[in-house]
This record gives sequence, structure tokens and C-alpha cells, in this order.
Amino acid sequence: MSETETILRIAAKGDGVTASGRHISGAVTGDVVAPDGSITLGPHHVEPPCRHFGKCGGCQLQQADDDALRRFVTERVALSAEGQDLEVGELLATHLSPPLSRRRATLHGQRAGKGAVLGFREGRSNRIVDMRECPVLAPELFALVAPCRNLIAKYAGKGPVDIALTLADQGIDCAIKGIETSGLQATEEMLEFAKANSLARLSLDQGYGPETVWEPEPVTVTLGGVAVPLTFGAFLQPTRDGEAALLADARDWLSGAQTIADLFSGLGTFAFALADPAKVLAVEAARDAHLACKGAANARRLPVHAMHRDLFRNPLESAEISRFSAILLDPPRAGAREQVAQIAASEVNRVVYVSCNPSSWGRDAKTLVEAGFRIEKLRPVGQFRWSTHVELTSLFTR
Ligand SMILES: C[S@@+](CC[C@H](N)C(=O)[O-])C[C@H]1O[C@@H](n2cnc3c(N)ncnc32)[C@H](O)[C@@H]1O
Repeated sequence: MSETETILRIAAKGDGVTASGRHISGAVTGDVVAPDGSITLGPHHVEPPCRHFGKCGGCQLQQADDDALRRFVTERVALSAEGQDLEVGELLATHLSPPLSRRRATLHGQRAGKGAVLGFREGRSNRIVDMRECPVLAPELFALVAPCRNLIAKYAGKGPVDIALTLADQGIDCAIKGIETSGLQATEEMLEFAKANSLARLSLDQGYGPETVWEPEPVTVTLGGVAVPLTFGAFLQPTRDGEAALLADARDWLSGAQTIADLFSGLGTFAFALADPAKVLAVEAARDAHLACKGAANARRLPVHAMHRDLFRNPLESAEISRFSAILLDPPRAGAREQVAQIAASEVNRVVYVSCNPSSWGRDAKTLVEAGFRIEKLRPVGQFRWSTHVELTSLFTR
């Protein structure tokens, strides 16, 4: 590099990028890079709030202030549309989840000497960062880290331990994989652990799937005002405020639609929020989540019809799609190539696409636009604060 350059934006993987296209690790928008590579920190470069930053793979962007972070999320989404030559009617204000708001996380643990380590993994490595603080997790979840570490030190073998923590209606659902217990005393100590930490549920997976050790009342998560059983491994939006932002757009953009197909519906996050007056078909491939959605809808006599179906192999066909007033889809990171092709070929003219991957969304959006849709509204969403993981909501009409 022969001249001094300013960082203009943060790229998808978190590097700062200059006008000449140089990628500078750790730099943020507004930093200045000298010809010798030294960086003068700009007005958006802040002290990372966590001592583990730089090592822990959970966060990549704690050195960016809120303005730079918001801009990163916004540009990441806008560039996905631009990259496909797609016009966007209205780019809406970006939603960024606040610190300490993550309501679910899977931590990794292992015995170490006489103790144990527990936390997220280092970036691009299997090594575990022993978590002593976390500005991302909800405080209720972080409060369990030290007790879980002690549990691993006492009961884990040499192998890895995974601990999935989720904030449910009744408190924390704690699912542990990789700890082997046998005998009455060990069982009693597990119960003591659950009670002492006021867990809503404790389950152990000792190689045969999760077994519930403690669940004084059935664990649920309230979605759209409906308490839905929280099944093992079911998807949940990572933050409550993020979920509320996604729902607000979906409600607004689908108002007046009498029949809605909610594709990749999980436990029913969108289906329950949209049902009544609308009739909703909720389609999901994970059997447990599908059954939980179906049971909750039936118990409340809500107009949600749950369907168990693999939408990659067996997408709703265009003729089926055409029977709905509107479609909502929220696929996994791979996107929904096969399903979107059927939507494109249908007669439906309103689609809300919620995505956790701007790249696959861009590809699918192009298919819709080529079929006569326009992107009326697009909202960038950053639920995984300080990470490079970005989400969005979008409204397509034709
Ligand atoms: C991003 S989550 C969204 C879930 C739900 N809309 C929510 O907000 O809670 C994607 C969902 O798609 C489901 N899924 C993954 N592959 C699928 C497939 N091939 N067919 C149908 N559903 C699938 C997952 O089980 C998961 O529930």
C-alpha cells in the first residue's frame, strides 16, 4: 500500500475495507491505515467490553461502536440485494439487539486438570475459551456458567461436554450432553443441582438422546401469546426483542391476509402471532417442533393447521401456494431454493421472507424478482450482536 487510506466499511467476515479494497483485520469504519500498515483509531473504534474478545469465537466486532455496528448490519443486507442487481423500495431502520439479551446458547466444556473449562470455542478452533464474563448472554444464563463448570469438573470424563441453555417461560432449560452419571448418589446430586439453580428443566444426553432428569412443570415458551412446549433442540429466535421486531414486520406486512402459509415454521413463532383472524398453515420438517405446534394450536382451538413436511425435498407446489393470500418463509441458512421456485411459479402476490443469511436470501430474492415481484421493504436485523451473523425481514409484492 503506497498511501494512507480510511476504512470505508466492514466486510462480511469482519475485516475493515479501504477504498482500494484492502482488508484490514480488526479495523472499523473511520479508522485510518498508514502505508506501513499501522492504524490510527477513528471515532467509531471503541474498547471491546469483554476480556475474552479477540480469542472467543462468539464475537467479531466488539471494537465497533453502535453506529459502526448498525452500519455493518445495514450494508451487509443492502449489498446482498445490490450484488444481485436488485432494487429495494424502502430500506428500513436496522434493528440491533442490545447487550445481555441472548436467550439461548450452546456452550462447550471439558475437564481441565482438577477443574474444568466452559464457554464458546475460539474462532476457527476447537479450543474452548473459559468464560468469566459475557456481554452477550442474558444474565440469567451467565449465572449458570460457574455451576455448570463445577458439574463438569465433578462428572465429565475426558471427552467434550455441550451445554445448551435456553430461557423458557418457567426459567432455564439446561440440556447437557457428554456427562455420564450412574448410581443413586449421582442422580440425587443432579436433582440437587437442578433445584439449587432453580432450573425449569435439566436433561442429560448420555449417548441415547436427551433424558429429562428434572422438570417440575412442563417447560414452554410463549409465542404470539400461546404457551408452546419447548421441545429439545427446537429453534427459537435468539433474542426476545429481535423476535418482536420480526413479528412486528410480519404482522404489519401481512395484515388483511386471510390465509397464510408459514413455511419453515418451527414451534410456531410466526404462526401463532398471525393466527386469528388469519388462518395459518404451519409447515415444518422437525417432527418434535411440528407436534408441539400442532398440540398447542389444537389445545387453544386456534386456526393454525400444522403440517409435517420436508420443504427441501417436497416443497409446497405452485398450485398449493396459489390457494393462500400470502406466504411467510423463514428458512435455515441454506435458504429455500426449491420452495422459492414454486412460489415464483404460483399466483400468490405477497411474500414475507425472513432470513438468517443475506447471501442465500439474495439468490432466492432474484428468483422472485425474475418472476415479477419487487422488493417493497427490507429491514436489516442484528440479533447476534457483535458477531458477523446478520438477519433480515423483507416484503415482496407483485
Ligand atoms: C430459522 S428457523 C425458523 C423457525 C421459526 N420460523 C421461528 O421463527 O421460530 C428454520 C426452521 O426450518 C426448519 N427446517 C429446516 N430444514 C427444513 C426443511 N427441509 N423443511 C422444512 N423445515 C425445515 C428447522 O427445523 C427450523 O425450525
